Amino acid sequence: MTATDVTGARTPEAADVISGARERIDALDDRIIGLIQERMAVSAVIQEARISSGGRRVNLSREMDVLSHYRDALGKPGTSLAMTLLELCRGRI
Ligand SMILES: O=C(O)C(=O)C[C@]1(C(=O)O)C=C[C@@H](O)C=C1
Repeated sequence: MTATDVTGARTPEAADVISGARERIDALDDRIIGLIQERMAVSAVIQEARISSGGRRVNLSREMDVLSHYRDALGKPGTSLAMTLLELCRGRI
């Protein structure tokens, strides 16, 4: 397969732009995944402290703040993204 086939571009110049930008996206995705894993670990520390003190795993008022934070920054899809992050961090409820 040629570079143009793989990228969907119709010229070699456009294929070069797309290949370079895809490398940057892959590097960004690796960083995002690392940050999500770091968020999961910090969230686990909070949940363990709360549960071992006799509290509940989930704190809904804090979750509302997290959802608003993402919605304010990213619009409606931000809410879905925050819900997915919360599911990764505290499991399904
Ligand atoms: O901030 C907390 O109290 C947490 O437990 C962290 C966190 C989160 O991952 O953001 C996870 C579970 C809670 O329901 C609320 C928020």
